[in-house]
Amino acid sequence: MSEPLTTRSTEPAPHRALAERAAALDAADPLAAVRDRFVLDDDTVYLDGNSLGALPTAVLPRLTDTVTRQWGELRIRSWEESGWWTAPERIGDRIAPLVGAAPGQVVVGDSTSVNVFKALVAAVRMAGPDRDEILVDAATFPTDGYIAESAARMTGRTLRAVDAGAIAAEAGPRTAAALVNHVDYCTGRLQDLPGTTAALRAVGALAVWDLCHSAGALPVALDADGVDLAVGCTYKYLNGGPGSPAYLYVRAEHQPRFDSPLPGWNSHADPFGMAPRYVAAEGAPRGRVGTPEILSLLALDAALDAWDGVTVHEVRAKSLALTDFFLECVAALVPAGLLSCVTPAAHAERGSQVSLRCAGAGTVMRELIGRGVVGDFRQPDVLRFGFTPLYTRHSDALRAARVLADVLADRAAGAAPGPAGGHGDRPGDLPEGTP
Ligand SMILES: Cc1ncc(COP(=O)(O)O)c(C=O)c1O
Ligand SMILES: Nc1c(O)cccc1C(=O)C[C@H](N)C(=O)O
Repeated sequence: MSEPLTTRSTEPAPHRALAERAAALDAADPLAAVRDRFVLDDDTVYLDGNSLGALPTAVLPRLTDTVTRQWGELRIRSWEESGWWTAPERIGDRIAPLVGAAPGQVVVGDSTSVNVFKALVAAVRMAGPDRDEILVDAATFPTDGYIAESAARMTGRTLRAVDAGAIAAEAGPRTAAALVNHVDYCTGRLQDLPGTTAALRAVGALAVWDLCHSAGALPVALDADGVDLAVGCTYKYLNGGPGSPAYLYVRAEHQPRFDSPLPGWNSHADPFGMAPRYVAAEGAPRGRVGTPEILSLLALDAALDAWDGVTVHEVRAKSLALTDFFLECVAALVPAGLLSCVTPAAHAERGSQVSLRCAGAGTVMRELIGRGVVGDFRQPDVLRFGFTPLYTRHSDALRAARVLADVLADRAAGAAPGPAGGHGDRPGDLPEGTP
């Protein structure tokens, strides 16, 4: 059962005050009703939307129609009659406002990893043969680093890992492109996208941004900030579902020179011409490769309905309020010295998660999950709590902090571990070697 969210008369004063604050903040929340657009239960505090967003209620009926009518009855006709063929660009145009892009620059398909490859190799090709180095964010999510290394080898460039905050200073006349994470997956640090992009462009290099942990959580202004290329996943803050396809942004002015390293038939100017020679399509479709993942794409399309009438600025305001409040609750309830926060305190440097370092973090997270608070664990010692403003409440933040305080108190008292689930990614796996 869920812990009561209202004040209990037996509670110590700090708990009561925080519960009253949480109730007042939730009552004043302009996004409160948006939670009803998701399938959630009040027994669980779900703080893992930065790994897999919750299921929007609009998805199941839409998928049912897609499967039973569009696929089951219309079959092959649906490529045209149900708009399947053009879904990657159409849904890209729905994501575009969330990342500050005008229509015609975002295409949806493939995984983020594959889009990182397309974007980075295309950026290096656009930069020209005289630029022999690629920069990559030193703390990058691993897949970007692996792909950057392969892209460098394939294109005959050198790969240099640099702290994301130092890329602006390190880029020079040799730099072809830099691949940077907008928000660090582990620490939740928000990088300076406008400043880094401007510095890269000033030296003639291209900026390639990974927006996985920022799109849908905070304002992104790709067009206004001069970003060259960007990629992002749709299963986190965009709630597209497990394995939902990623997106690729290619700035309009670069599209004619975008030379995809994966020129599949779907990005051909005349796909059904079946010509032996490749001629690239114009515009965003140039980023396509093979047959679109229609079921996942249309699940994502439905998921984006959750954004109707919501601005990303409201989302950002609530995200900061939630993370501030969670940090305040943790500071008030958890004895000093047990945790340290690796997420920046400054709003300008914070994404939509709070990462806390803690001894035995993997075991602590399993215990939290067993008690109904779902975050995740990241190596080597980080408890990660993601705040999704569309459905997370201040009362959830408070309950998570209370349960965290209880778990840490039980550990300090040497209490036996209670029931445990997984650690948020692979249920049942042991997240780390320590007991
Ligand atoms: C920043 C970042 N980039 C890339 C990925 C990988 O994306 P995909 O599994 O869609 O290739 C993730 C998450 O898995 C991520 O957090
Ligand atoms: N994509 C994931 C998956 O298929 C299973 C478990 C987790 C993920 C994730 O997205 C992890 C996420 N990128 C992270 O920031 O750690």
